[in-house]
Amino acid sequence: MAERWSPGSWRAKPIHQVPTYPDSVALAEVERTLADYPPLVFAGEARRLKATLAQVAEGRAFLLQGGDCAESFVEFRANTIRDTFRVLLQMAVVLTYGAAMPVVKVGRMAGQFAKPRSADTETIDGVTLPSYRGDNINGIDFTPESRIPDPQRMVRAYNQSASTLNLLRAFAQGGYADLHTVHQWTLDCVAGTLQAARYQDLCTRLGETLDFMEACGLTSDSAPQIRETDFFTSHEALLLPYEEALTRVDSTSGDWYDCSAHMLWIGERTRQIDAAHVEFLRGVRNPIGFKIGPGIAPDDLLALIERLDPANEPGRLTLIVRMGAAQVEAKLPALIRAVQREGRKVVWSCDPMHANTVKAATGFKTRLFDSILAEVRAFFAVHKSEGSHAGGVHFEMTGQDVTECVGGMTAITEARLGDRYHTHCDPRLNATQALELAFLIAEQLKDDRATARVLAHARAR
Ligand SMILES: O=C[C@H](O)[C@H](O)COP(=O)(O)O
Ligand SMILES: C=C(OP(=O)(O)O)C(=O)O
Ligand SMILES: [Mn+2]
Repeated sequence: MAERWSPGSWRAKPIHQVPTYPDSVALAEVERTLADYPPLVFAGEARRLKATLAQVAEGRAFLLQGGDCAESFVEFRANTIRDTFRVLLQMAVVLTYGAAMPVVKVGRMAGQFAKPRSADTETIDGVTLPSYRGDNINGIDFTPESRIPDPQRMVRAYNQSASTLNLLRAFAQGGYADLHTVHQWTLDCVAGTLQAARYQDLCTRLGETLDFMEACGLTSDSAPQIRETDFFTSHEALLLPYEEALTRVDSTSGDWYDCSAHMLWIGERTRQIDAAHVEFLRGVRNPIGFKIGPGIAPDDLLALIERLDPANEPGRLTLIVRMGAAQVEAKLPALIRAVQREGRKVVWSCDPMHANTVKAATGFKTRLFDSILAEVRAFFAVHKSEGSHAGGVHFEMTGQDVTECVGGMTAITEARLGDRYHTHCDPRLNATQALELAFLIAEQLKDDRATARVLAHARAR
């Protein structure tokens, strides 16, 4: 029989990648404060996302998940939120056209603060300090004071998440996302690029379709799908004192939900089956995910799936694959086969960022656009040959005109990385690079549709 779960049962398990707070009394006080604060999302919304992800698991929809590697306190501005939201909307339009299926939009936003790190310490010019672990834990400044974990940061992260969500809800449902305004979503930094021209061309076609639909009686007033959109939030459930404090019983179902975001995932470094993060997420009813790197064996994957989704509920689990462009073709087929053999209903999503990180000669942590694209292509190719649905993509990206990843049409070179390198942790795609990638994936999705049509035709004869 499964062990009893409670929001705090993770505390009895081994835990990785969480800070040791020097003042446990101050920590407990913050936990109590947060436990009294209102939930950031509602259980019903998390259930709606789960139902939509179930369609992805069944091959009838596509998942687009993206946003900052690490949100930060200093970059907290309405325009930053708006711009990331706008690029995600643009990418979703492009992908919807390519896939001819609904695109589920999930931001790495409104709560994506805590970071697992490869090393516990950082050394600069002979001085060694604890690593920066995200703005809800400690500060990025390289001073001993700033690197001390401060529980009050959780309260600030909660407040920033609440404001961010408030704005996202207004954008998604207040008319900003109306499909009649798609041509206005292009950001200044993208204007003039080939991506902008391609996007405008798509907007013209979409405009014609909307005119046709209007002539048939489907308008923004009669069809809310045209006027507004669903936009969900997600983050890595790393800082468990924070996640526990926001975990509440849903009064309609009696089930527990982590109300800090609609979807939560477990990172590659914290998915040990008997450890705290798996224990915590197994008990909340949100849609959840976990990352899979090249080191996971098929049996370990199945064991994790069983632990986190014993009921095999479609939409519950998203497997976020981050193998590195060179490893996908060797490692992914066996995992897909194991999942298929056991009849597990999961969403397969591709994170082409985290295993393609390299250090530039200038010292910047970066990613090559070509490696990112190569991993996405390999992911699609493997799914195609295994007869499985390549269900989604997971990007670190921003609407800002940063120079953090190398390559793409605007050819950001290694030498230019320092121009606008603003990330608090990992390098993000900028708006132009993100849109370019969306077009390339849309072509892939269109090809897959054409192949599926030919196969269906051949079978029918
Ligand atoms: O975002 C993910 C991790 O925190 C990150 O990839 C680890 O980066 P590091 O190797 O600089 O610690
Ligand atoms: C830490 C992250 O990824 P991973 O766990 O895959 O390394 C992340 O998504 O920022
Ligand atoms: Mn990251």
